[in-house]
Amino acid sequence: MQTLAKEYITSLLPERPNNSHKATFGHVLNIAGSMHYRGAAYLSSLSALRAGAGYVTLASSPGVCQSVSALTPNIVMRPLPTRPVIYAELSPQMTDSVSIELQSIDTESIDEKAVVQLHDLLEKASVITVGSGLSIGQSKDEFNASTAQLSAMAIAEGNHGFFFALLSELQNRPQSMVFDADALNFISHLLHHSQRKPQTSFRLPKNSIITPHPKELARLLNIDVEVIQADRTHYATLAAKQLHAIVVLKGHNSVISDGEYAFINPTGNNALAKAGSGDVLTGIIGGFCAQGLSPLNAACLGVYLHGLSGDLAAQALSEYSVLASDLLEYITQAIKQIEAITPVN
Ligand SMILES: NC(=O)C1=CN([C@@H]2O[C@H](COP(=O)(O)OP(=O)(O)OC[C@H]3O[C@@H](n4cnc5c(N)ncnc54)[C@H](O)[C@@H]3O)[C@@H](O)[C@H]2O)[C@@H](O)CC1
Ligand SMILES: Nc1ncnc2c1ncn2[C@@H]1O[C@H](COP(=O)(O)OP(=O)(O)O)[C@@H](O)[C@H]1O
Repeated sequence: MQTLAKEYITSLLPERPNNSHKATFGHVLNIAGSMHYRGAAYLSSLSALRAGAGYVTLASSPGVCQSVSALTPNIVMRPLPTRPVIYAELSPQMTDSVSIELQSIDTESIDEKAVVQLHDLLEKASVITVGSGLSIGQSKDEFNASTAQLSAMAIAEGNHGFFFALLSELQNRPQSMVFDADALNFISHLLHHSQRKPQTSFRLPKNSIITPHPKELARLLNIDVEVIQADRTHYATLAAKQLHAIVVLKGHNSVISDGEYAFINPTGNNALAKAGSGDVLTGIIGGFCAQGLSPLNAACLGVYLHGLSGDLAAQALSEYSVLASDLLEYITQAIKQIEAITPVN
């Protein structure tokens, strides 16, 4: 177990050759956001650009893409088809009969067939980040409903079907991938509750990074969050071994493990305990993967800089007042501070 030192972190910063163009610094495909979590798509996409990626495409529902493009011109949009939900409403008619009224509503759940429309982007992306705010709802597995209960079912299913199709599509791809938030909850469901697939055959793509907070890791390992918190290094390492991925166990002194080594992050403070700061971390790590860092190096550099951004933001704004969106500005300051340090050889 080793604490990340700033001289080591400096040595990880990707080079920025003058003879370069946007493709030199990589393309992040960010699959994120849903009806209620538009901010997560904004934060994760913009932070990848702030970390130095040359190009970010956000793939999400048309509503999310529209909201994010209204806030920033910097992100390229790939709106995906949604699945209109037909639901049945029971209405008593006359005295002794019941009629079923069919209604269609748009919950902005992405159609599972949308994966086909992502093929070109999946081919050309340098890194794929998945899950920030991509609400999963519940799985159809959990329901045993009659036709009359379809209403609740259809809405609750969220992006489950899309996730399932996406994960199969990602399985054999060589790029680095970052799985966060609801992508992790979906994987936990597949591992421990789903009837769709036996848990033994499940494997993450080979260059995966997962960024669980303790509760998400508890869901992934199917153990209590208190158990994880009592020995964070052990459980981050165990998860990395079991899932064959780089694990970032978030929280005060985040732990990064590849299953063999574990690194402890010294930066960050309670200002980061605010909704959306994890989405910023996903984007930063994705941005460094796009610039060619290995998943382990991108995770170490990303976690350190994310924490340092929080420290610099708290100095300026107080630990109380920092917003996740403020971090976007302080990523810049954090990079400048790290650049000024002489790296270890
Ligand atoms: N502006 C936005 O659009 C935001 C979207 N977000 C997205 O919202 C989705 C759901 O996030 P939620 O925050 O609702 O759900 P979470 O699964 O993150 O949290 C649910 C509950 O888990 C527990 N928990 C969380 N972190 C913990 C920790 N470190 N230790 C112990 N227990 C912990 C808490 O009881 C919490 O209420 C994610 O996809 C996420 O990306 C959030 O990032 C918040 C901001
Ligand atoms: N008290 C704290 N000290 C240091 N870092 C923290 C603290 N609380 C949260 N963080 C960091 O903030 C981020 C929170 O991520 P997460 O729990 O996924 O939030 P969200 O889902 O709202 O974006 C993580 O990177 C975590 O390490």
